[in-house]
This record gives sequence, structure tokens and C-alpha cells, in this order.
Amino acid sequence: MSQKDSGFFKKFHESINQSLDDVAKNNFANLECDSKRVSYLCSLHAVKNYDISEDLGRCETGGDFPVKKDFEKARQLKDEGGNAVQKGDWVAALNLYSQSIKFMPAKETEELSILLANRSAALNHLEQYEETLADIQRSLSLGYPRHLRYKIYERKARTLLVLKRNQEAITAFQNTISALDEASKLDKEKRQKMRTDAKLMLEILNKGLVLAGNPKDPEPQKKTPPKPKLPGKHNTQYVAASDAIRIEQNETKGRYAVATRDIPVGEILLVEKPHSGVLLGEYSSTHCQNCFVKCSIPLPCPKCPNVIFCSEKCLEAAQKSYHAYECQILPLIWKSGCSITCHIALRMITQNKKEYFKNIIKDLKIKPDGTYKTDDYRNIFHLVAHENKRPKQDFLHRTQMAVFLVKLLEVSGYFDNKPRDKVLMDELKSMGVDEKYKDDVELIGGLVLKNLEVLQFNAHEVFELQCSKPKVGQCVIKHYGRSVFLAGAVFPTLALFNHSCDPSVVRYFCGPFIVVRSVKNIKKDDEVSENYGPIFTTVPKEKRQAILQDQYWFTCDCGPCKENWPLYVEMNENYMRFKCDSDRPCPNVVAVPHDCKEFMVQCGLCHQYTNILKGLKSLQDTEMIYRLGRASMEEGKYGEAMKKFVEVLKLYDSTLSPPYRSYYDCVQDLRSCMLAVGNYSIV
Ligand SMILES: C[S@@+](CC[C@H](N)C(=O)[O-])C[C@H]1O[C@@H](n2cnc3c(N)ncnc32)[C@H](O)[C@@H]1O
Repeated sequence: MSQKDSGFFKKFHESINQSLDDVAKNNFANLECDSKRVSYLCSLHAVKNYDISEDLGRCETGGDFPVKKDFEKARQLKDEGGNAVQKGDWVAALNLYSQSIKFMPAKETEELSILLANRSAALNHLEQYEETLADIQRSLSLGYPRHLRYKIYERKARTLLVLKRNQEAITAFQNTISALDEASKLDKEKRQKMRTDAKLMLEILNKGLVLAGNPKDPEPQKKTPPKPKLPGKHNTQYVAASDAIRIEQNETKGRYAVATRDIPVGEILLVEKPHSGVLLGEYSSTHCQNCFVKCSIPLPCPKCPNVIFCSEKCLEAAQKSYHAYECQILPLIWKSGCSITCHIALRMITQNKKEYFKNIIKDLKIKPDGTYKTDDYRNIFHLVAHENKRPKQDFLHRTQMAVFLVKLLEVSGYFDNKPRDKVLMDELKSMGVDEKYKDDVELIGGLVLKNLEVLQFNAHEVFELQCSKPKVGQCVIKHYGRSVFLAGAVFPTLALFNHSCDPSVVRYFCGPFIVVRSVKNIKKDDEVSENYGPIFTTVPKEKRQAILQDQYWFTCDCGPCKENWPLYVEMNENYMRFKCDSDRPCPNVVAVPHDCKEFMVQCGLCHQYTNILKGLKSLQDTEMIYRLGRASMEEGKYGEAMKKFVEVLKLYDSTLSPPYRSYYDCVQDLRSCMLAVGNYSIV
């Protein structure tokens, strides 16, 4: 989630570094809190005299600036959409109408209503029926011209017929007949024919309904996947987690998750929405700004052409909070080349009003001990930030980022609690913030800096699987999909899970939720660990340790690191790793060659005997069950495949001790099936 080399932030950073003399650096190094660090840097001449507007002119990337809708462009795209319709290319038409809608100024309500009606025709041809109905509704609510309404009522009626929603179709046909009275430009004959057809349909539908005993219409199909469910009870303190998890803490590891009972492989342990999450700029035209789901039928922001939303719900949620302030400054953020982490740090502020932070600031010193909620900023504030280990140079670098973000907040109108309609170029002639916002710089600037520190260790990547288009008549095969990094986010409960190079969970995304699921059988009181990047099967120990030290500032002493486990390719396939089966608990592994003739083998540690034959018997079906799982997976039947893999891992765990290849083959396949259940898009 690093900062880009292109963009003007890097130049600002270098320029400020060069201008700071030893006295200023020393003064800065002696500061002891985040608010003072930001206020100090903001007060320096080098910052005040830094002109962003100059850099902005030279930046090519990152959308328009200043931000504006473009009526001419929208009209041109609409005409191109019309040409695509003439050629029968409905996919192109859909895309062009969506583009046109994005650029059409919100005040052009009639134009927008026509575009939505046109798009509904494309959707109807492409058999996207729920979406057709949604666009017709939007078009009507924007005042689609009365003399044309018969067209979209009739489209609505026929779409409802396909969906077998006959009661609603009757109303839509009745509306068609009434609307035909106002179809002043339709020639008489056509009007008469449409009226007759609609009346005939009404007759047929009414008779059919009477014969069927007036059944209720089926429910509209839901567009968004349902929220994944935790099995059993929720954790009473950490509400996003299940009661199979508790959080413990110690000196070296800080907080970490532990199993309150034996957890079988495949169990969902946590379902959480981000506290804050930000979509990467490059996906702003294809994915919902609010929930990161790919949207083929985008809804634009009424004010800017930079972002899209998947639904009215997401659009409203964004407009009521962060997007009101970010609308005008988004291209500035993108053009700056600052990292996604910077943007999340800003979002953690813009999603709440200034008053919210003013009210909680005095509580922030104490760690809250009540219910741990995802949307409570106080929990974010107390995530690990390693202030005591942080070098002064690092503070300086992050404070420069904070200064830039505070400037963006100023020009967005955040400090005035009033979103601005446009950013004034004059205000960008200095990176300094107006004196009248001195208190805001101290309060909010301090929090922005704290956010940047917290995010360094606690942010997660949000990804989706990108899958190839299936052949006609086949379903999408998702396990060959490529995981693509779409967004960055912070999940406050998941952020309490520590790392292992041999993790016990997998995470994937379902709509806006992150889902964490066991990928191993976890024993009661064992740690439930996730993975921060390097996995022992593919990355050598020294490299893993270096990555974790560099990025997360800890020395990993997980099982594979402590015992120097081999990489997958180095695993010795000549031996089977039997668990010592003595009647007293013994942690030893009894390595037995595949061609062993004995059936009782002595443990080198406890000297008791393990019955190999019994173990082999329990394993005899694993290969067959695993093959059945693989076959289901190849057919895209992921639920069935998962059941088989879970069965295999249970059998393995009852007898053998990892690491060995067949165990990790199965874990890897199970993992792929779980990811296939999550968000995906077809490319
Ligand atoms: C996302 S946080 C995990 C929760 C954290 N332990 C806490 O107290 O809030 C990441 C930080 O946890 C610590 N950590 C994570 N995994 C660890 C491990 N295996 N051993 C020691 N510390 C670990 C490191 O300090 C790391 O920077």
C-alpha cells in the first residue's frame, strides 16, 4: 500500500526535507505528541510557502481537476449509445449510456431520465431484468417525459412478466394504457395497436390469476449477497467475532485471538465491515466507491464524474458522510500519488463530523473496556501503533503526509462543517492552513497522524477474484481466478489477530464484509492466527522474518519459524509424520518410512509405541475423498468440494502431524474453494 513515485506528494516531501535545518529537525524531534508534531510542521515557512497549484498543473494522472460534470461529453456519449443500439450492440450501448449518465449534470433531470430509460432498454435486451426495473423506476422518479411514458410502462410490464410477477405486471399494463392517452407524438394506428395488445394481456393475466387462486408475486431477487452468518453465538464483547474466539494479551505479542473451544476446519469465526475503507483510484469507474463491489449498472455521484455506486443505499451512505467532503478533493488525492493508507487515514476523519471527534477526544486517553464495536473510533485509536519504537525520521515523514491531508480537509470544507462545491485554486497556493483553523489542525491533524501510524500495522488489502468468462453453457470456474487488490481497509476486530507463517484462518470478502474462516482444526486454547503476507510453504524463513520485522516490527516465532519447517518443495515425501499415540500426551512426531514393515513403532521421546497399522487404516480413504473433492472443485461445486476437504483434514489431523505435502495440498484447495465463495468479477 505504498506511496507512488509519480504525483506531487513525493516532491513536497523532498522539498520539506531539504528545507529543514538542524534546529527545526531538533525541535521536531523533541515534540512528544501527534497534535504538536502536525501544528509545528504546519507553522514552518517552507510548508506555508509550498505551492501545490503549480504541481497540480503539471500532473497528468488522476481525473479532472477542478472536478466537473460535462454536458457536451454526456450528450456525445448518449449519441454513441444510440448508434450502438442501431447496430444491435447492446453491451456497448449499456456501457455508453452508463458513461453518459456519469457525466450528465444532475440539474439536467430530463436528460438523465431519458438516459436511464435508454439504459433500461439495453438491460432488458441483455436479460438483466431486476436492473431494468430499477432503471425504469429511477427514470420515472426523475420525471421521464409524459408523452413517452407508455414505452417504459410497457417495458416494465413485459419485464415483470418474465420475472413471473404477474400482479405487478397487471398494474404496469394498466399504466401503459393510461399513458397511451398522453402519447401525443405516437401515430394513431400504433397507439391503437399498443392499447389493444395491453388490454389483451390484461385479460389473459386476470383470467390466469383467478384460475390460480390469486397467488402472491414472487419476491424481487436480491442484488447484494446476504450477510454471511456466524454459526452459534456472537462473542458478547467482540461482536464481529463468534464466541469460539477470545482475545488475550501478553507483553511480547500484545493482543491476540485464542480458541475458546475446539474449532473444526471450515467454521466462520468473524464477519466484519470495515471501520473505514478506500477504493483504489484505478477502480473508481468500475467498482462501488462505498462497498467495493463491481457494478455493471453504475449510479454516479450527482456532483462529480469521479466515482460510481452500486445502489441508492451506497450512494446515500457515502453522500451523507465522507463523499460530501471528498467529492471535490478526490482527484487531488489521486494526483498527489499518496498511498492508499493516506487516503484511509483521511477517510477515518471525513466519515464522521468534527463534533464527533471533539466529543470523544477526552476519552481517547483511556482504552475503552465495554463492547468492542467496529464503528467506534476509540477502538481504532488504541490499535497498535508502536509509538515507542518509532524513529523520529519516521514521525517526520508521516507528519508531512498528515500536513497534506489536513490541507485537503481545509479545502474540502470539513473544518467549517460545510462541504464545498468547488476547491479554490488560490487556496492551493500554500500548503499552510489558515490561522483560523489552528485548533482544528491541532485536534484533527493529531488524529490524522495517529491514523497513519495505526494503519501501518493494522490495514488490510481488500481483494476480489477476477475470473475468465465461462464458455457457453458452463458455469464460472472461480478457483483459477486471480486475486486483485481493489481497496485498503481497517477491520478493528480482525486487527487484533496476530500473525503466523502457518495461519489457521483464511479471509475473503462477501459484499462489504470480510469473512474469516478456519482452514485447520484448531484446538481449545490454541492461538487463532492469520497471515500478514509471507507463508512458510513458499517463502524461506530468513525472508519471512525480514519482511515481518520490516513491515510489522516483530520477530516471528511461530511453529514453522521456531522449528525451521521446510518449504513445500523441500518437504520429505519418504516419511509419514505420525503423531505419537502414547496414552500420555506427547508432542513428538514419529517419522515412519512409507515402506516400513513394522506395525508398532517406538517414540524417541516418551519411548511408548504407536500403532502404525491403526493410523494407516484411518487414512485409507483420504486419497479417494480428496479426489472426489477435487472433482467437485473442477465442476465449480465449491460447497461440496469443501465438505470433502474438511473430511480429509479431519482424518489427517487424527493421525499425522504437519508439515507434509498432502496436508498442504488439501489446505490450499480448501482455501481456493473458500475464496471462490467470496466476491468475484468476470473479466
Ligand atoms: C495487527 S496487529 C495485531 C494485534 C496486536 N497484537 C495488538 O495488540 O493489537 C499487528 C502487531 O501485532 C504484533 N504481532 C503480530 N503477530 C505477532 C507475532 N506472531 N508475534 C509477536 N507479535 C506479533 C506486532 O506488534 C504487530 O505489529
